[in-house]
Amino acid sequence: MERQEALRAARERMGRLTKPPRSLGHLEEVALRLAALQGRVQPELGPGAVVVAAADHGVAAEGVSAYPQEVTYQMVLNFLRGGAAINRFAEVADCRVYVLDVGVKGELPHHPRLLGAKVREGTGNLAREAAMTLEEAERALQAGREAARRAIAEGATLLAAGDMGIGNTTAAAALTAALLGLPPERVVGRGTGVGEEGLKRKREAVAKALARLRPGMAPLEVAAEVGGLELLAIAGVYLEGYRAGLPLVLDGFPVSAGALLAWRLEPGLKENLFAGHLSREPGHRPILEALDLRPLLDLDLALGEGTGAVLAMPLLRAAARILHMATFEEAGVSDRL
Ligand SMILES: Cc1cc2ncn([C@H]3O[C@H](COP(=O)(O)O)[C@@H](O)[C@H]3O)c2cc1C
Ligand SMILES: O=C(O)c1cccnc1
Repeated sequence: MERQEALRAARERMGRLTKPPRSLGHLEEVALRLAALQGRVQPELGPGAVVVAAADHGVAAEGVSAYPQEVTYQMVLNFLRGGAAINRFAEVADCRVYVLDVGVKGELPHHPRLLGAKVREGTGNLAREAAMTLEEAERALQAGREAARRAIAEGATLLAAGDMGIGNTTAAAALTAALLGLPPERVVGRGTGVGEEGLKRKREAVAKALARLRPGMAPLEVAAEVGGLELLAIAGVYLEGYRAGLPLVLDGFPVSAGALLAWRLEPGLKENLFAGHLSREPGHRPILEALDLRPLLDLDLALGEGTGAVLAMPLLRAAARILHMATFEEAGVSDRL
């Protein structure tokens, strides 16, 4: 069924379901969007997948994170062993976890769920130099696309990206500020929990990166300048998911910054996006506003890894089930007076 036709028919069915009008609130809008996306009045959602893209950041040398850089590598091992928050949440959300190395410092062991596509061992320090070359940016984007293709081939019907990279809330802030034309103060937050001094260093690092940008730069050139490699890969995951026509679930700040880039590269992609949650990071809200998205959850999360996206997957499935409810006529329930 064609999209507009499915949307019209789903709206009409929504009006006949055994519930007062609009009583399922925002979930009704989600249900209708899913119907339109799938071109069917009764949308079906099965297993999900999250591609957790990992890479290191040269800007970590500026003291912009509360944790040391090695945590990126160590957390990748934790993902592979199944001990991280994303693993625990994925278990209860019928979601597969794929880990994608696009730029982690150090050699990682072979593992069936680790997709190795290291472009370089961490970015350049965005406060002083370009994070990467345009060619490296393209390779990171491509790695994300390939990871998404694998997840879809293995049965994903709902797709999310996750992020891991110490220092990446600084890179995400620079990318968001550049793409939305916002000052550093609006988009820089505490990340893993830096203090006042750390916050100041983050703002300065972002301001220095922004000062190198020239008017008229293409979105991919901007992303190469400020990084990071996993943000490019995340953009690739969403671009490929869009190509396959899947519903795409956003996580928090770094993931949404990657999705913002994907949207700039492919404006139609907005139609497939669902905001899993609203992060505590201040830069997240302006991204969701620019994309005109309302978050499904607002739980004061500030972790990343794809956790907020995966938590929202059961809600998206529930929304799809709304259109499988009985109508007043089918159930023999009396309609509104
Ligand atoms: C143990 C641990 C697990 C994490 N999982 C995700 N992040 C999150 O925190 C990092 C970004 O914050 P910042 O810019 O302040 O470094 C990213 O790696 C992100 O995914 C973690 C951070 C830590 C410490
Ligand atoms: O919003 C997020 O996803 C987030 C916030 C802090 C650190 N890492 C990720």
